[in-house]
Amino acid sequence: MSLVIGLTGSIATGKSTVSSMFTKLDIPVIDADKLAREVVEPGEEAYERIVESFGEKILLEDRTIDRNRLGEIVFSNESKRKQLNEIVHPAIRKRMLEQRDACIEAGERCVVLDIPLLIESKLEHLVEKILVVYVDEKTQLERLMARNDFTKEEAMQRINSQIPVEKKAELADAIIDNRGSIQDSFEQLKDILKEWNIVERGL
Ligand SMILES: CC(C)(COP(=O)(O)OP(=O)(O)OC[C@H]1O[C@@H](n2cnc3c(N)ncnc32)[C@H](O)[C@@H]1O)[C@@H](O)C(=O)NCCC(=O)NCCS
Ligand SMILES: Nc1ncnc2c1ncn2[C@@H]1O[C@H](COP(=O)(O)OP(=O)(O)OP(=O)(O)O)[C@@H](O)[C@H]1O
Repeated sequence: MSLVIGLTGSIATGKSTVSSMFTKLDIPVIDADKLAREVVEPGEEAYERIVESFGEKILLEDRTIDRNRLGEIVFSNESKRKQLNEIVHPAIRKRMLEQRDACIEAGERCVVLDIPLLIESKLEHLVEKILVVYVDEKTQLERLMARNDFTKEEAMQRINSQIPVEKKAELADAIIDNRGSIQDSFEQLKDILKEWNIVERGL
């Protein structure tokens, strides 16, 4: 039997950082952000619908989607964000479930679904354990501004478009406190996986 873990948190709390630790432990990760990029490639149904809804102004010269432009639109307007979510989320979910089921069939002892909006989109039923990567809002803001070169306002718009990570932590089966070093978070992850009998105690 495979254990299906939902890895979540809020923007820039460290999901990708923890996701790469699972990879290091040879545990497969299905990355919703990566699938979100695949399903909007030219030729895909979601791509056509985005161009219809948002217009050609969100395209780059090579006709791929200008993610910065689309991001500016949807993170400053909730109804536009909902419109985009309604187009993209079903396609992401379909691919994610296909990949999850393939991992289960292949007999993996564990598979991770890395889903930033696991709680917002009420997808808890897709996973057996919820693992939340937590930092306080000040650290989240600093790391987001540094990583994306955002102004404070741009970063706060994105943070405010999600449920606060404190609230998500209340729903978690386990929490990684990622305010410390990356090595410290890795130790926390290994302890959690030992507790869930996914990695051996000696590791
Ligand atoms: C708006 C888009 C074009 C911006 O692209 P960009 O390359 O700048 O950001 P990226 O996709 O890497 O997302 C970065 C982070 O933003 C947050 N985020 C992305 N989309 C959303 C959303 N609709 N609502 C709230 N937060 C979001 C997540 O924490 C994500 O990890 C893109 O995020 C998108 O297509 N979003 C809709 C799909 C979606 O919901 N993806 C996230 C979960 S599957
Ligand atoms: N423990 C840490 N110490 C210092 N910096 C960190 C730590 N963990 C992550 N970071 C940095 O913080 C930023 C956000 O981390 P990461 O990209 O993993 O977040 P995320 O939750 O996956 O973000 P998103 O929701 O946008 O996908 C990155 O620049 C990363 O290198």
